[in-house]
Amino acid sequence: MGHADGMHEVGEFYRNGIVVEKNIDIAFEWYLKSAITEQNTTDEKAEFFHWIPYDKFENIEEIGKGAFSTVFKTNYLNRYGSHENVAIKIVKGSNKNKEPFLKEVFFLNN
Ligand SMILES: Nc1ncnc2c1ncn2[C@@H]1O[C@H](COP(=O)(O)OP(=O)(O)OP(=O)(O)O)[C@@H](O)[C@H]1O
Repeated sequence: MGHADGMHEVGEFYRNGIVVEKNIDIAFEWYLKSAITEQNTTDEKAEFFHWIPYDKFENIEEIGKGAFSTVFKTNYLNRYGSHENVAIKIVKGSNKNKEPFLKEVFFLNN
């Protein structure tokens, strides 16, 4: 298990209240640490959070708004050097409160 895996695992423990007391903010901090650690490795894992520098997104255009978020389309230069059209979703208030952000991430992944 690499460092990023371990950090991701600690995040899972805090999100689910396994061994430690459930704490979404601390879970988020561990997911963030794992994403930053993993960014320059070739060890990309589907279930992970990834850190993507803002300059990898070109031509960002707003395409929709919901009650809880704003959605943009962008051309993303991925770590393999290919361009992909992707959607970016900015969840309102997620700078302050991590819970809605993590809920949305796990909802979109399931
Ligand atoms: N992957 C996507 N590709 C294209 N457009 C999208 C995508 N995701 C969302 N949109 C657009 O953005 C709008 C807002 O997204 P969404 O409905 O998910 O927002 P929300 O605030 O999370 O939810 P809601 O207001 O429905 O509770 C959608 O109505 C749709 O037009």
